[in-house]
Order: sequence, then structure tokens, then C-alpha cells
Amino acid sequence: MTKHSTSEASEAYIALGANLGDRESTLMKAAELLDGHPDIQVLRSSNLYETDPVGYEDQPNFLNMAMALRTSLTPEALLKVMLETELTLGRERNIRWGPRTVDLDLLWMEGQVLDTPLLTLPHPRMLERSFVLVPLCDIVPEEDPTGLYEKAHAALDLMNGKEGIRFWKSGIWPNASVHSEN
Ligand SMILES: Nc1ncnc2c1ncn2[C@@H]1O[C@H](COP(=O)(O)OP(=O)(O)OP(=O)(O)O)[C@@H](O)[C@H]1O
Ligand SMILES: Nc1nc2c(c(=O)[nH]1)N=C(CO)CN2
Repeated sequence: MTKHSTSEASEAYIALGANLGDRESTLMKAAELLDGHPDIQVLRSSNLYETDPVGYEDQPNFLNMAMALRTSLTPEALLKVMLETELTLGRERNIRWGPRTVDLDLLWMEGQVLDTPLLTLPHPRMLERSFVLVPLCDIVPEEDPTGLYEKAHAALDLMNGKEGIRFWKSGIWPNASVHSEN
């Protein structure tokens, strides 16, 4: 039996971003660490995009991607694993929306609407950010019954190309081996 084939497992979408160090290698390591967790399976990953910084502009360009996960964890437990993964990969918290080795945001989780000091679901800013929506639209299936596909595509249409976002390379998970940027 593969992991998470039980009915309690649910699907989640996360956004990944990096703009310090070897960005691509760090994103790949984040995918490996999450998939290596006994209660998480990476199902799909988007293409990689190079994006102009949004919010705080005086910082390097980001690489952004999104992944679909299957997990038996609660949303809070999944967020905890994600925050630990950021720390393992050298994330430091300095400037809000500032440069980071890696940033993992929990965008959406099947059937979960939450607003606590630690976790808001769906992610409150996900529909305002092309650097989230473009990768997300790569991996949400058109036949998705939850309405996420329509929401993400409609929000992206409204963004109307306002953010600088460029295709970098096709999905790095699970097939391709990662190449250093240096
Ligand atoms: N859906 C969510 N995904 C990730 N973190 C969340 C979420 N909802 C609330 N948080 C909280 O936000 C805190 C700060 O997260 P983080 O440093 O990644 O924010 P940011 O990436 O700088 O800004 P933004 O939240 O706008 O993406 C986390 O420690 C977490 O407790
Ligand atoms: N292009 C881009 N800009 C950002 C990003 C990001 O991942 N990509 N993350 C931020 C903090 O959530 C702030 N600004």
C-alpha cells in the first residue's frame, strides 16, 4: 500500500518561493523533505517561474512554484512541518515580504476554512498574487469539483499581467534531477 491511500488523507496546495542562494536546488530539497515525511506525498508540481519581487521590491528575483500534496496531517500539523522545513533549509525571518532562502505557504486544503492567529485557510493573499496563481493554475485539474480551478483562473485573468513573471523551466518534481544555478 502506498502512503496516504486511506480515506482520511486530503489534498493540499502549497506555494514555494526562493530568492537567495541556489534557488532551484533549495526548492527541490523542500520537495524532497516534504515527500520524505511519512504522512505527506507530493502528487504534482508546477513549472518553475522567475518572478519580479512583489511587496518589497529592493530584493533579488524569486523562483516560484506550487505543489499538490496528499496528506493525513491536520492543517496545523502540515503548517508545522512546512515551517520546520523552511528552518532546515536556512530560512531567517527579517523583513516582511523580504528576501528568503525559501518560503512555503499553505494555500488551500480540501474542506478547510480556518482563521486562527497561526493559520488562515485558504491563504488570504493567494488570489492577489500572480507568482502564486500562475504556478497553481498549472496543477489544479480542470475537472476539480471544489471550485478552486475556476477561482484561480478568474483571479489570474483579473491580474492581467501586472506582475513580471517568466517561465524558467518545466516541473522539477518528481522526474528531473536538479542542476545547480552556479
Ligand atoms: N495559509 C498560511 N500559510 C503559511 N503561513 C500562514 C498561513 N496562515 C497564517 N500563516 C502564518 O503566517 C506566518 C508568517 O508566514 P511567512 O513568514 O511565510 O509570511 P510571508 O511569506 O512573509 O507573508 P505572506 O503571508 O504574505 O506570504 C507563519 O508563521 C504562519 O503562522
Ligand atoms: N515575486 C515574488 N514576490 C514575493 C514573494 C514571492 O514568492 N515571489 N514572496 C513574498 C512573501 O510572501 C513577497 N514577495
